[in-house]
Amino acid sequence: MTDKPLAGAGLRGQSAGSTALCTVGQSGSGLTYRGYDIAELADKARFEEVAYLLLKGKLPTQAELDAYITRIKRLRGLPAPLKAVLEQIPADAHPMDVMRTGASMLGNLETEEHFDEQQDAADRLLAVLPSIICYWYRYSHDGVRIDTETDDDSVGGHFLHLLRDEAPSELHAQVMSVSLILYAEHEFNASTFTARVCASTLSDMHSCVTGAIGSLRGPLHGGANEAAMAMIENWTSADEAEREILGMLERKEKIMGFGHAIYRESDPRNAIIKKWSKRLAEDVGDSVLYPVSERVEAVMWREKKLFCNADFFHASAYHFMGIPTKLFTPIFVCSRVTGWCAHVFEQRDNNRIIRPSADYVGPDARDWLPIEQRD
Ligand SMILES: CC(=O)SCCNC(=O)CCNC(=O)[C@H](O)C(C)(C)COP(=O)(O)OP(=O)(O)OC[C@H]1O[C@@H](n2cnc3c(N)ncnc32)[C@H](O)[C@@H]1OP(=O)(O)O
Ligand SMILES: O=C([O-])CC(=O)C(=O)O
Repeated sequence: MTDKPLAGAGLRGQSAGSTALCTVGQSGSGLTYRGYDIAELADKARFEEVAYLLLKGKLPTQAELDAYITRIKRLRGLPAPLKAVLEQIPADAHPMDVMRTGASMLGNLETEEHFDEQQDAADRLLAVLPSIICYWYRYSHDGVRIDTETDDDSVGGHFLHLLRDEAPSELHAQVMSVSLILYAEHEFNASTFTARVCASTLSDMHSCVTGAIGSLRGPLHGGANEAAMAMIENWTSADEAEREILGMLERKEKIMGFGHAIYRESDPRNAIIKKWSKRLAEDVGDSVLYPVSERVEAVMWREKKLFCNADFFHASAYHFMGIPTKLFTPIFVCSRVTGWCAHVFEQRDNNRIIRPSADYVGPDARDWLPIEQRD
């Protein structure tokens, strides 16, 4: 990787505000949520605890966690007009567009009228986003109208249950929980910044989240997990992967799932999801995709000093769990909604409209030309 200074284009290296939610690229392993190291959270917490930490400001007691899980479970149902909208969306739509439309439609039906409803709006979104994507997916792909009110205690288990019509194995539920923890929050990334800009106009929660979904969709951000899968699934051996990657680098193509705007040496989430991807590879008896992924990682470091970000080994991990590639980025939404909403709360707590300046590079002042004199 080139040693570009962190300044200039893309607002890189410029502070755009303050946050008490997360540090990226600082102490410990390089990522903390409200002071807790990501490695410890991924190892010891369940996703619902992390959601509580982000949204309510502290780790829950057992009683608080139990009550929170019960609350989330009760909020999984879809209103009939939202189901009717989801049923209109074709099977070949991009699932991130479905998420965006789902969040937006919910805002029409359950509008956040006052900011004192913000915690309720966030809890509802956290509970219902997996229902939205799975209801659409199962209706458009399998022709079934699923009941989205499962009894699963976890958000990840609920998602897998809706997708497959059966409760997931303990291993899959655990990997989903870890994955959702890793994706939950990441300071002023593009989608969170989108949410904060929207919040700074004193807009409603659903508008902030709808905008954030649009930003997460792109392949330079959340869409990279799907793009990485689309790349590695083409290769049948580690040697083939190496040849292809070298060709892509030669042609100056971007390798999705590598590099980061803030981290310089490594993304602390990678080692964690990589470990789970390996475990899943053993579980399914894979002898291709995991070795291919490992080789790509080695070649990228050897050739470019570029490292895997959070997205790269998520691709193989999700694939080993049988999750369709096009649902990878929507899972990211189901997690990051916690970070987005927590940032909206923080923005509202100490708000000033976000309105930077621009360096003008257009023409100097000039005379108006009547329409008949223009070429
Ligand atoms: C959860 C997440 O959202 S993590 C990010 C997911 N996105 C991806 O995986 C997409 C692939 N990666 C990228 O496009 C970039 O690394 C980004 C968008 C993540 C960060 O972009 P930047 O901050 O502009 O990257 P950075 O300044 O470190 O780039 C340095 C150089 O490395 C190159 N580079 C960076 N990432 C890659 C990559 N994945 N493949 C090939 N070259 C790369 C850049 O082209 C740049 O070269 P240049 O100076 O000749 O233009
Ligand atoms: O921080 C970023 O720019 C992107 C990222 O890793 C994330 O949002 O998780």
